[in-house]
Amino acid sequence: MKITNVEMVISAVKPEQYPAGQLPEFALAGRSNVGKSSFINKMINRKNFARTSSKPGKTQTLNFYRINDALYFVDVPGYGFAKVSKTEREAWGKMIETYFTTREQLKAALLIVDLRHPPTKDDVMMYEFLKHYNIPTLVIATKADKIPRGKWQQHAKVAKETLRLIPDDELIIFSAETGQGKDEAWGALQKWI
Ligand SMILES: Nc1nc2c(ncn2[C@@H]2O[C@H](COP(=O)(O)OP(=O)(O)OP(=O)(O)O)[C@@H](O)[C@H]2O)c(=O)[nH]1
Ligand SMILES: [Mg+2]
Repeated sequence: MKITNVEMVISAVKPEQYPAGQLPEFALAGRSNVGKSSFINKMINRKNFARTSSKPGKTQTLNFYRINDALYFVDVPGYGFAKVSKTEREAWGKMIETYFTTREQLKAALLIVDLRHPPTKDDVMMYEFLKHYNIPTLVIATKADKIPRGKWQQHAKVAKETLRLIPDDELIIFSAETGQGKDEAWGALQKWI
């Protein structure tokens, strides 16, 4: 996809703030610091458009990025960040649950996992949550640049097995560093755009 226009439309915490209109939406999900915002930046060829950080917990709200007036990427705060209070975790849960379970424009979730390690318990729970609500899911196994290419397929297999990936869902090996998997990811999104 040739990117001609990207716009940060709104940081939302509740449905009244979600953007109007019927453009398809793709929401990121994944552990804090796994590379969700970096995934968006690579997909749209921008360095730090979606703000990233080496410290977890950077993204705090639902950030709607409109791409080419054709779709939205919705950046979502990560889970599994130890340094948040119970109250904050509950607020996060409500915000995520409301968005994922009620948003009609949501076409698919992009579940970002770390290719280097098997998916965590939280990753498995997130995938089960998405499947419970029948939300089509594209798994992006990122940070591929951090392990040798020869290990990619074995790690991808472990990720699929750990998540118990259903045949309808695809897993793409990705790197926000090298751009590995970017064309494949755009290809996979085409069926909803
Ligand atoms: N080597 C490498 N580093 C990556 C990759 N993707 C992300 N990173 C690094 O991982 C760190 C976290 O990236 P973010 O994109 O901010 O992660 P996030 O999932 O948005 O984090 P939160 O907003 O805190 O939930 C940053 O230091 C990135 O540079 C990748 O594919 N390869
Ligand atoms: Mg982020």
